[in-house]
Amino acid sequence: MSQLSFKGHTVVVTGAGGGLGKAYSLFYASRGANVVVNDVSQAAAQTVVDEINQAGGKAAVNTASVADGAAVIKTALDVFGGVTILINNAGILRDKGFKNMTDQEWDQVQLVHLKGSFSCSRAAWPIFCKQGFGRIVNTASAAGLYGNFGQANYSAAKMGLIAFTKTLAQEGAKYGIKATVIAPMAASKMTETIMPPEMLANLKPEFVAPFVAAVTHPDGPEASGRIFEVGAGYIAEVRWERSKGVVFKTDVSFTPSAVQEKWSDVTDFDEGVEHPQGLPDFDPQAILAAGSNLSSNAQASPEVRFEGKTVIITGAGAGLGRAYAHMFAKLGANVIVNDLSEKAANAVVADITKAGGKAVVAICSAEDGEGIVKVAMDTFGGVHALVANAGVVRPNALGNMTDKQWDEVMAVHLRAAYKCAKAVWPIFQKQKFGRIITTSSQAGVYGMPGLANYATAKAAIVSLTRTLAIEGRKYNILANSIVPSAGAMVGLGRAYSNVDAIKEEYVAPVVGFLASEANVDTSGGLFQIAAGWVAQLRWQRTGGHGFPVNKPLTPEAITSKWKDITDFSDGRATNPSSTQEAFMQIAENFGNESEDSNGGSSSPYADPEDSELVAEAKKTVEEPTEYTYNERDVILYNLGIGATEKELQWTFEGDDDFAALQTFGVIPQFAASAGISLDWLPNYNPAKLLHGEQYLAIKGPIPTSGDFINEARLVEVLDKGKAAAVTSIVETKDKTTGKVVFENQSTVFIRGAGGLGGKRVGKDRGAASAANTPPQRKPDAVLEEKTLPIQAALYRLSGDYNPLHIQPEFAAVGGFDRPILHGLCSFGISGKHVLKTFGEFKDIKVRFAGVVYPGETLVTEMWKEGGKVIFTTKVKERNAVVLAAAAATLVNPGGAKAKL
Ligand SMILES: CCCCCCC[C@@H](O)CC(=O)SCCNC(=O)CCNC(=O)[C@H](O)C(C)(C)COP(=O)(O)OP(=O)(O)OC[C@H]1O[C@@H](n2cnc3c(N)ncnc32)[C@H](O)[C@@H]1OP(=O)(O)O
Repeated sequence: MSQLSFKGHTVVVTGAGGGLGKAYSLFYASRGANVVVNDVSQAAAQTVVDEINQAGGKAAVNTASVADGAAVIKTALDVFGGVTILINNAGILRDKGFKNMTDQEWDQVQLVHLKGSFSCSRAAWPIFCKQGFGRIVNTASAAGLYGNFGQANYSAAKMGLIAFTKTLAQEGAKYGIKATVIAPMAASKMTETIMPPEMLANLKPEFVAPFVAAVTHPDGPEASGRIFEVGAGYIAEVRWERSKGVVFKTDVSFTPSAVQEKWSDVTDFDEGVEHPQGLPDFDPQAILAAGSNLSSNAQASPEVRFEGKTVIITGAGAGLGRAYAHMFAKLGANVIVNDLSEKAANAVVADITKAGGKAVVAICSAEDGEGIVKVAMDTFGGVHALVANAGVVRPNALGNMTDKQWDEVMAVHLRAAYKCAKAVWPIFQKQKFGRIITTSSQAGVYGMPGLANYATAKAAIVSLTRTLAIEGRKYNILANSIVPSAGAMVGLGRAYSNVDAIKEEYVAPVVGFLASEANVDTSGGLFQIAAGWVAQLRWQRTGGHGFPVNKPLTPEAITSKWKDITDFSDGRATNPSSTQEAFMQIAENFGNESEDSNGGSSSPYADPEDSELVAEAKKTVEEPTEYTYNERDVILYNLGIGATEKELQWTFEGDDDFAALQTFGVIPQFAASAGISLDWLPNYNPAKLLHGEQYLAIKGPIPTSGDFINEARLVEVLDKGKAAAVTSIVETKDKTTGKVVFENQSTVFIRGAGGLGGKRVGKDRGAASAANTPPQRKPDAVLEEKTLPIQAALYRLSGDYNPLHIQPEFAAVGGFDRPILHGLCSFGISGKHVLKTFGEFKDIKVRFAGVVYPGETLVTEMWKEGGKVIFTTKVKERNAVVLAAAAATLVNPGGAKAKL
């Protein structure tokens, strides 16, 4: 594929003063984007902007806090007049064991990662909607996916961003907005404190930036709403995997003991798995019906009971919380009924007491973890289980969501779960026993339009819980999250036709088991529960692709390996369950120097004289690409090289002799040849690239429409001192017959990219590299043709959209005072002159010796030498040679008009 350009795009990168953000900024700028470099450090941001400006790019500093997204986006609008891409990258670490984590450390991390990503996205959103295009990349982390010791705050925030992204992807789909979330592993200020230097050396941010570029480009691979792990040249996609689970009969025998009895089946992923993508993801009616056909549930023995145990339930005045309270009390527990509503909580306690149970209210916000625990300690002298259930819903479309709506939902769901867990933690640690159950949601798993705040909080809770499970294990503190479906859950029941099937009572027994002593080792799990059905969710990761670490990674290489990156069905997928496990596969790519980006290890054009860099680059085998064309494309090409309305055989599809001019043979392969990445060249600048030489062999008749396949490879890279000359070969085959129709060899001359080492003079490639010298006599024939000022604008429509030929600013960067004509256009015009004079040829080769400006007159001087026509093309107005060392081999040397 051709190189992805970001010309005309404005990219806002937060936290761009160093690490990943800096790498993103530099990369986007190198591909033509305007970049807003946001960082709270003015000095760091300015350094990045200076670096971009010095390289000829465009960038502006912004030092606003990401929590004030409007101020961040404003710079893009003020300086560049818009924004098309937002990379939410800013982040901080406040690592601490959960026991010692301060509220400030918790809040600061949530503010920067969650509120920051929300605020910046919301500010960009209306602009994206209006223009019908927008890309957002949010930054999660392996710690977010799997939880991580000492990072309860960070893990929670990072996991929150996964559901946030999924929500944006769903809300944005109808506006052309796409959102992707990455879990990058890269050396940065954040990681340098936690990883040894030799490890960091493998984790260059430059291995992440091309991925972000690929998925944000309008022509990039489809990645919206999807999760990717990216680091050290390794890239893989991650998705949810769900066990088949167990269906229980929802009668009185559906108890925590019944759940215990079947628990090993719930967590069994060997009996078939599913990969739910979104709502509705199950049929409650069918589950209920299946359960009703079962005989009563078998009970584990001894029965799961809670005598002497105190259970805190937040938000227990109604719905799920109330159902839990009743169940726990019935099974002998002391219950703390927390709710903001005194009336509701009192009613629950009254009912429990009336039934002979023990319960007491704790009327306060669920955020007052200490207050709730105090009630438990004062009343019952202890606490053994926490069910964090309190929640509110504040729905709104992202663009309209207020800070208040965001903050309230974060506070009641996420901060409250943190605060309650924090309050019970020292007690649990001391008594070496504790059970924590937190409440996630399908919104947290899939994201949910109109509920960005809720989905984010519900996902964040999962990873907070996973980290608690990791840190708590040695104290026998087990922590799990549930994804309950219950009718009373505002806003969620609507996804299902019959809310009666998803009663709160059908969730409670699972919570009971998880909170009990009978649960001896289930921790860090995520369980989906509805209508008497319980299943476990875990991550599944593709085998992914490991790119070589000894050469720069490009978006084009990533796109070419998209299938490997995203294929869950090729037998290589795994189920990492911890940050360490996830990291191991990434670490396996450390030192991957032998494999090329396509898995091959040798090139048919390998040359012992090649420098290491070139040898490595040559190993790349580009994916075959297709080219389909029709008569219209043929006419457009013929017009592009000067065919006229009088030459009907070239411009009217109804003409009996309608045909493509022979040099059309360079068109089907153009994208394949121009798409070979040159990013690995030192000092590569696309604006400094000129077409140097072209060889075309025509090996079969040229149809006026067709389906072709191109296979492209790098042949030769020469160090010309100040410049590099890079030659590629492309074989173009007829898709149906598999026969080679064209062979092209193209040399590009990249000024300023020399000094890369290796050879200066290339190998003899026969006619493709021949330095054809005209004989010392007057030409046998001369044809003259004035190009049109519009020539380049017309020719580009055949597929070479290089701005060098149309955009004055780009041409200026290339060193020209106005756009120049495509080399292949002059090539086509001279080829036409040869054809008109001597008939068809089977091959043609030229060197582009000087530039042509659209509107200039081309004079082709031709000498017939045996079966060859040697020719030189000059610009009449400047008497400058523009095509030199040129020749065509005639099909029929004896006479004109020969046919292949
Ligand atoms: C199908 C796939 C297509 C790929 C994408 C193409 C994208 C297109 O959109 C791009 C274009 O169409 S650009 C327009 C067409 N090209 C031009 O106009 C270039 C014209 N040529 C020049 O300006 C100079 O010859 C110039 C600048 C090329 C060289 O000039 P100098 O630097 O003065 O070179 P010089 O000192 O004479 O020689 C240095 C060494 O380089 C070799 N060399 C010279 N011209 C070459 C050329 N055109 N191609 C390849 N090699 C070339 C010389 O042999 C010399 O080598 P050495 O020192 O080893 O002997």
